[in-house]
Amino acid sequence: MQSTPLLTARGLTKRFGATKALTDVDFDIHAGERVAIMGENGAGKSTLMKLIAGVYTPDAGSLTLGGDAYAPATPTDAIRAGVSTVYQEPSGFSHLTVLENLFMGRQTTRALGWLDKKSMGREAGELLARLQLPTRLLKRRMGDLSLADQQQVLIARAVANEARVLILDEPTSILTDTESERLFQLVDQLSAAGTAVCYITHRFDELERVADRFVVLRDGQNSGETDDPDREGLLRMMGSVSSVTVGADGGLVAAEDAVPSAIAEGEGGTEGEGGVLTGSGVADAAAATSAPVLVVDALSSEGIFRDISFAVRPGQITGLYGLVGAGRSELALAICGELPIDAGTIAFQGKPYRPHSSRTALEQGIAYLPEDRKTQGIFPHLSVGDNLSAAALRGVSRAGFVSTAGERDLVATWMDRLSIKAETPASPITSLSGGNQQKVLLARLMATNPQLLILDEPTRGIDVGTKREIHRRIRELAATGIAVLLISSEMAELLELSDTVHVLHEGRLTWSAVGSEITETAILRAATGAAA
Ligand SMILES: Nc1ncnc2c1ncn2[C@@H]1O[C@H](COP(=O)(O)OP(=O)(O)OP(=O)(O)O)[C@@H](O)[C@H]1O
Repeated sequence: MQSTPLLTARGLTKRFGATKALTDVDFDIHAGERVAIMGENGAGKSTLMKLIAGVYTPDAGSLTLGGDAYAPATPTDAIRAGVSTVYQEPSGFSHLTVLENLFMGRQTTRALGWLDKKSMGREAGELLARLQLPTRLLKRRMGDLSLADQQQVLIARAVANEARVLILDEPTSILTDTESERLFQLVDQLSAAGTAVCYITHRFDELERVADRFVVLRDGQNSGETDDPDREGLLRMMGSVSSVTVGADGGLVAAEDAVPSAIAEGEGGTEGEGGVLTGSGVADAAAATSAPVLVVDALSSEGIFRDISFAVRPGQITGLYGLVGAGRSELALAICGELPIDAGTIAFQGKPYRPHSSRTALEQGIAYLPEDRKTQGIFPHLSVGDNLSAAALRGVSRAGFVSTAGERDLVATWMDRLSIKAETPASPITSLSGGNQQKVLLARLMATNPQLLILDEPTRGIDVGTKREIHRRIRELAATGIAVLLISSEMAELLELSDTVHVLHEGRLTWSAVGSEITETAILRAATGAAA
């Protein structure tokens, strides 16, 4: 590695009110280097990256880029200097086309102030082809694309902006393994061409693939760095060893119980060959044959999915898998009334059910965690406590009056259970780190005691320690008789938790399996259309 770093940070400090988000942090990255930024939820990873990306200005400390002082006052300054960021929640211009998004910011920097449509189209087409993205995306409105597609367009935009430093904030958390591999190849391509890639991740399974060096933050400070992706060492630096440890097969397991509790307690989970682990109780014949909570029959939504039929039973975790664009999130949206249904029927608890909105679905007992928490999930103007208790208030109120003591208990219990890191329950939800906001949303839904819990990427953005805890809670809820519909891009999570798995391919349900028939190979074959 060459001796002069492309970007340096020295003594960066950033406070938000009383919260010390970062204290005296140093960071270097060289041209062509790939560095993973690691740490528990709230450790300061995003704050560090946002200082580099011009979103925040430091209270103390300084940056250099290419040997010169670098002090971006805005994200546009950073982009112009060659620092581009793709955030966890893609943030393009949703009302504009992909083509317009790709050229955003560049039009104004060109001498003539505009680019002709034809050359824009040609250039954008070449760019997408190079990144193996379909050029038909160009004319589509950004807001109509899935989050994963939006994210790839934003990476393409960074490439178009000739980024010298590319910051990727958990880019694979909404991608399946196949799509992640495409992204990794793209990252390899960019770093080989000299781009420095800062990569925030919670996923230990991709560390070797994405980074040459690992920089760990803990409580807003440098906690260490290494070029050895040794899991135990990294967990120790992160301060996560009390909650997670490395199992005999190299995978991560909960520290206090290497065997998941549902299995240890004989609730029916089995660990099979090839890492197949089913969770909540497939061997529980009663649960497997009891009347379904939800029956989806020949459901279609024009141009998105067609003729989908399946059932979700109480006490069971039903997994849904599919590649980006297969229709898995859209199916969940349709069940909650957030996407129009053109044909087919839904029955809920044995009765015909016509969904209107996720709010009315919740009143009827269907709790839904959306994939896109920023636009569909949190109430940005409310506190952590109010966000958490918003849906469950009926459970802690008497004759219509909210019991504040009950609410306080509920909030305290769930903040503790999911290790939600917030100054106080009265702190604004927007002051929490991304992972902690996700935990609040999950806690809100889990606290409602629904009949059916629909979870779209429940552990997205959540650190390894809390992830185990969330898996345990999902299993526990299923064990109490709640039906769970789980959408996950993470194969290990899907295999670990699901009693039944359905796979969607291009809007069709192409494959279903139960218990030991659920294998990674079979799921991937079905998801790529090989088993259709
Ligand atoms: N805008 C803000 N206002 C107040 N506090 C903030 C703000 N942004 C971050 N913080 C606080 O700063 C600390 C670091 O947050 P940051 O988002 O950098 O963590 P992170 O490591 O990126 O976490 P995650 O893995 O959950 O994304 C947290 O305690 C968070 O609550």
